[in-house]
Order: sequence, then C-alpha cells, then structure tokens
Amino acid sequence: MEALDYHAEERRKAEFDVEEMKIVWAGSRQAYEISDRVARLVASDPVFRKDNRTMLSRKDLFKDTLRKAAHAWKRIIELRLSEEEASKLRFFVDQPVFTDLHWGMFIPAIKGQGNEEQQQKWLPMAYKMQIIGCYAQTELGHGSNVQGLETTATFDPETDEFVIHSPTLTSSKWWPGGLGKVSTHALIYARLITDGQDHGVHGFIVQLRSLDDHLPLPGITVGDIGMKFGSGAYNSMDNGVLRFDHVRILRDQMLMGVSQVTREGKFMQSDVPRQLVYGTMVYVRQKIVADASCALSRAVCIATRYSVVRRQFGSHNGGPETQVIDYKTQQSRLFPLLASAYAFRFVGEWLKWLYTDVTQRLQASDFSTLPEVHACTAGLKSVTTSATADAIEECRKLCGGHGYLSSSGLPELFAVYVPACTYEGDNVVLLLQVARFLMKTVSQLGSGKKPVGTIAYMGRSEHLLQCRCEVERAEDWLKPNVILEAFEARAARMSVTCAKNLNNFANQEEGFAQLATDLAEAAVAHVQLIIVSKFIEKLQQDIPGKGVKRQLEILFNVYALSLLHKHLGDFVASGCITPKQGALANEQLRLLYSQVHFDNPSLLLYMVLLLERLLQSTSF
Ligand SMILES: CCCCCCCC/C=C\CCCCC/C=C/C(=O)SCCNC(=O)CCNC(=O)[C@H](O)C(C)(C)COP(=O)(O)OP(=O)(O)OC[C@H]1O[C@@H](n2cnc3c(N)ncnc32)[C@H](O)[C@@H]1OP(=O)(O)O
Ligand SMILES: Cc1cc2nc3c(=O)[nH]c(=O)nc-3n(C[C@H](O)[C@H](O)[C@H](O)COP(=O)(O)OP(=O)(O)OC[C@H]3O[C@@H](n4cnc5c(N)ncnc54)[C@H](O)[C@@H]3O)c2cc1C
Repeated sequence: MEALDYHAEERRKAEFDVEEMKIVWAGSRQAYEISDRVARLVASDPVFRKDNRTMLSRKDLFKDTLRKAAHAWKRIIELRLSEEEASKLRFFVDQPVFTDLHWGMFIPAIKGQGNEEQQQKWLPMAYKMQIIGCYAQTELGHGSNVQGLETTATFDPETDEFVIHSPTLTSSKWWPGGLGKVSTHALIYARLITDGQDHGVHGFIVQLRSLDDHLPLPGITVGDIGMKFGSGAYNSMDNGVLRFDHVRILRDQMLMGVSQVTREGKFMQSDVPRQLVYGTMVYVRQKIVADASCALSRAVCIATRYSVVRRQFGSHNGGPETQVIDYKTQQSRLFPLLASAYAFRFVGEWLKWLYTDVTQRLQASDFSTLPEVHACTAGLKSVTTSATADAIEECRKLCGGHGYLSSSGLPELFAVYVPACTYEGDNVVLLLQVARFLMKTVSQLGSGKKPVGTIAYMGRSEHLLQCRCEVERAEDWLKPNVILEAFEARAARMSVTCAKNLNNFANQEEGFAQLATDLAEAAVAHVQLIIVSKFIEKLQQDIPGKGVKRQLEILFNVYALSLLHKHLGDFVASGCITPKQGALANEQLRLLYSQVHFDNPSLLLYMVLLLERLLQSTSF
C-alpha cells in the first residue's frame, strides 16, 4: 500500500476526532484556520519554494531571501493580512531573514523601552519598513555578559548629543542579524556615560546607512561576518559586524522608557527595575519556546513518515518486511519526541499568557512577577531548545541513511535550529539564572514570604523532602497527581540540597562557581516540573472531540515517564522513588508505546498530515 493510501486509510480509522485535535494543536479554531490558510498560501506560491536553497551559493541564497522577503511584504499588503497572519506568513517562509529581527526585536524594543514620544517618532516608520532595524547588543568580546559590553555612549552637554564609540576591537558589535547588508538603523546597547560616570548598559537608536543610497554613514564601519554552520541554513541571514568612530546622535535617541538623561546631562533612573532594559530578550525567549514545538513537530513528522513507510527485516515466507515503527527501540526513541512536541506546545501557550500578564502588570508599575517571568522564560527557552536540537538529530538517526540526505529536510532543519541553544542567551548561562532564582527562593523559606506561582511547591518542601511515591503497580504511574508529586519532590530536593551545600563555602559567589553543575541540574528539574504541570493543567481543561483528551493523556504519560526514565538517577538519588518504582515506570512506558503505536496510528499520522502542510515545500 502506498504511503499516502496508508495515511488515508489510517485517517479513516482514527480513534479520535482529527479535526478537533488540529484545533488543540493550533491553540484555537481561529489560530488553526489562519495557520491553514497561510500555509496553503505559502505552499502554493512558487516564489516561496525552499527545495533549492541548499544548492545556492551564499550570494544567490541571500538574493533569494531578499526576493522572498519583498514578495512576502507585497503579499501582506495586497491581501491586507493581519499582524497574526503576517507573522504566520513570515514563519512559513521559514528562512532566517532580516525581517525576523526588525519585527521580532527592533520594534518590540522600542515599544518596551522607548517613551511615548519615541514610540510615536520611530514606530510608524518601522511599521511601514521605511527604516529597517536590527538588535545590536552582542559584541566580539561579550555576549552572555551584557554588563561587560564595551561600546560607549558618552553624553556631550555642549551639543546635547551622545557620542557612540567602539573603543576596542572586542567592542565591535558582532552577530546582529540583518546588520551585515540590510538594516538602516540599529538598536545599540552601550555603556551610558555622563559627566565621567558609567551608568551601565542602555539602548540607543542609531542610523547606520543612508536612506538615499544605503551606504554606511560617516564613522560607521559595517559588514557581514561570513558563512555559518551548514550550507543553506542561517546563511540566508546577514549577521554582521559594526564599529563606531565617534558617531554623534541626538539625546532623544537614547531609549528613555527605563531611564533618562536630562538636557543638563543628569542621569535619572526611573522607579522601574533596571532589568527592563533586558525586556526584549525576555519577549523573544517566550516566543522561542513556542517555536521549539514547531521545529520539533516538523522533525517528528518526517521521522514518523519514514518509520511508518520504511520496512526492514522480518519477512516471513516472502511476505512484507517489518515496518521499522514496530521496533521497540524505534518507538522508545520516537514517541517521547512526539509527546514532547505537544508538551512544548502547551507550556508555550501558558508562557505567552505569563508574558502578557507581566506586560500588563508593568504598565501598572507592578513588578512583583518579573523575577518569576525571567526565570520561566530563561529556563523554558534553555530546556526546550536543548531538547529540540537533540531531538532533530535523533530524528535524523531514526531515518537511517535517508535522514542524512538534504532532501529529507532534516539536515537543514537541524542547521537552522541549533543556534537557538545559543542566541537569546546561552542555555547554560540561562539555567544558572534559574538556579539563582531557586536559591533565592529556598533562602527565603521560613521568612514568612510564601512562594507562589511556578515555585509554589517550594512552600511544601517539608512534605516533599520526606514523601514517598505511592506506586506499587505499573498502572499507578498513570495518575497525574502521582507523577506531579514525584517531579515536585525531585525538584525541591535538588534545590534544597544545593542550598545546603552552598553553605559549605566562604561566600555565595564561590559556592555558586563550585556548584554550578549541580545548580544547573536543579534548574532543569524545576523547569521540567513546570512543563509537566502545565501539561496536566491543559488536560484539566475542557477538550472537545471524540477521543482527543484520551490521546493527550497518553502523550502526557509518555512525556512524563520518558523524562522520569531518562533522569531516573535524580529521582532515586534524591530518594523520591525507589529503584523498583523506577522499573515499574519503565514497564508502564513500554505499555504506553504499544498503545501510541497500535491504538493510535492516526495520532502519529495526524501529526504527519497536519505538519505535512507545514512541510509542503520541503522536498522530502
Ligand atoms: C527575533 C524573532 C522573534 C520571533 C521568535 C520566533 C522564533 C525564533 C526564530 C528565529 C529568530 C532568531 C532570532 C535570533 C536573534 C538573536 C538575538 C540575540 O541573541 S540578542 C542577544 C541575546 N543575549 C543574551 O541573551 C545575553 C544573556 N545575558 C543576560 O541576559 C544577562 O547578562 C544575565 C546573564 C541575565 C546577567 O545579567 P546581569 O549581570 O545584569 O544580572 P545578574 O547580576 O545576573 O542579576 C541581577 C538581577 O537581575 C535579574 N535579572 C537578570 N536578567 C533579568 C531579566 N531579563 N529580567 C528580569 N530580571 C533579570 C537577576 O535575576 C538578578 O535578580 P536578583 O537575583 O538580584 O533578584
Ligand atoms: C545565529 C545567531 C544569531 C544571533 N543574532 C544576534 C542578534 O541579532 N543580536 C545580538 O545582539 N546577538 C545575536 N547573537 C549573539 C548571541 O546572543 C550570543 O552568541 C550569545 O549571547 C552567547 O554569547 P557569546 O557568543 O559571546 O558566548 P559567551 O557568552 O562568550 O559564552 C561562550 C561559552 O562560555 C560559556 N559560559 C559563558 N559564561 C558562563 C558562565 N557564567 N558560566 C558557565 N558557562 C559560561 C557558555 O556556556 C558558552 O558555551 C546571535 C548568535 C547566533 C549564533
């Protein structure tokens, strides 16, 4: 039976309402309809073809990218697409391009850190793309350590200007997307200096190129940093290098929403946390989490198609060979990735709500949830991108030799995706930020300040430090409350153990440095608990459609128990579960794999069919 006939056959046998499952995956009926409409628009437009991009030279690839970006903009205007539809169209074009940074960072930074006048001045031009911006924070010498940035912005009271300068080679701006060829403006992060005093890093809008002939302006040295990982991949993006030689800008080109410099040169730190200067990174990190579920689902789609169609060994009396998806090893590698795609989808939906909530609170000068939002966006960005990058490589390996062919779509997907583990914050550095938040919470236990939100379980640490999982049979692991308590106990015990061990050092900084690896692992445990708990919360919602909720419950158990199996050492070492209970979890996982496979092939194939539309123009 041909693959597509097989798919059609399986769809007819669906154990659940496939149409309703599409709505769950998309987040809402409206979101699904927009996705479906825009995906068809992109897939049917030959200008947006992607199957040739790995064969193009860097120069032709870049020209192809500009052509697509211009065509996308033209279609957005012609079809009067909404902001959501336009964002979807850029997403489905699926080629890193300067507009990612113009729309994804330059504009949000002005909205988040500029004052009212600055928003009114710059946003209309940016929305019409009369100016094209990039986000120029990272330097050759500093990326993770933002407070180590060296570019200076020195206020000149004589002329009411800032002088932007690159004092050292390592202060050269390095990496900003869109900088190398396209951007006319940049949001520069530089050390604000007034009257000889250094006030730390702030944002400044600087014009780089002429709006007439696009040539660099006086004092500006700018260019592309060259080829990156892979052939096509991120080479469609003009990541650039930028140096300033005493470039003068007006005082009102410093973003003044967080702090100000008066005409007299007086630095004014408004009563908002200085970390709001980092707000754009927080915004993008929460978007990256949703993006992880998309990238992961594409890889799972390809590997599932392959696993369902590919046959190898096992022929009896000349009959067909065995489908590789029947092999337990194939199932134990593939199904947790399918489940992870749904888990990241749901935690991404929740994170989008958390970010929207903090944005509204900030407008009312309520900064109470800022630390948690930082910890959640940093932690979830780190954990979901690391897992997704590993998963795409695993999907390549699941497809044998064919997974290594460009035409499989996997090598390109991997090459485009993996920098997500670095950009918007190196994943290890971000985990250490989560650890800092955890240690601060543990240190405040007993102070009367009740932990809330995603860290509320720490308020029950006395119980969690001594509880025993009530698991005597494999099926006991199918109870969400049993799984949740196991993950809470593991996270609480790892954090409390780190906090106790920190006390063995002369000071917190020394302890943090020596225990960094343990702290990063405790951060992962905390973040995985968040993902598990948000999946449970999703299952507690009203989920329409025959059999849909049942499928999601199976995927939840696959996700949680495969994580427990992978990190069994943590769970047993921290005393949360016994080795026997760990063995029962693994036994239950095996039973679940057979369910996912035999009772629900349409779930896999549904993912294939829905995501196939996303892959329409991928050549595989
Ligand atoms: C753009 C596209 C949009 C759509 C996305 C779709 C999917 C993506 C697909 C394609 C797009 C690709 C885009 C790639 C573009 C890439 C861009 C970049 O990479 S931009 C540069 C990113 N750089 C970083 O992330 C730097 C990481 N480093 C930092 O953030 C900071 O240096 C730090 C590590 C946090 C340390 O900062 P600092 O030294 O100032 O602080 P600390 O001393 O550690 O902590 C002091 C207290 O401040 C709190 N804190 C720190 N950060 C924040 C924050 N962001 N928000 C709130 N609070 C914060 C910290 O917790 C400490 O608090 P206390 O412990 O003192 O209470
Ligand atoms: C494809 C791509 C696009 C990018 N786009 C942009 C952009 O548009 N704008 C922009 O401003 N930047 C951009 N960046 C830069 C990106 O933000 C930085 O690369 C990132 O912040 C990491 O900084 P770094 O490269 O200087 O590495 P470092 O910060 O020097 O880190 C190097 C290594 O040291 C480790 N390390 C560092 N500090 C610690 C610590 N305290 N504890 C333990 N380990 C540590 C890290 O884990 C890392 O492995 C982009 C990067 C890439 C790859």
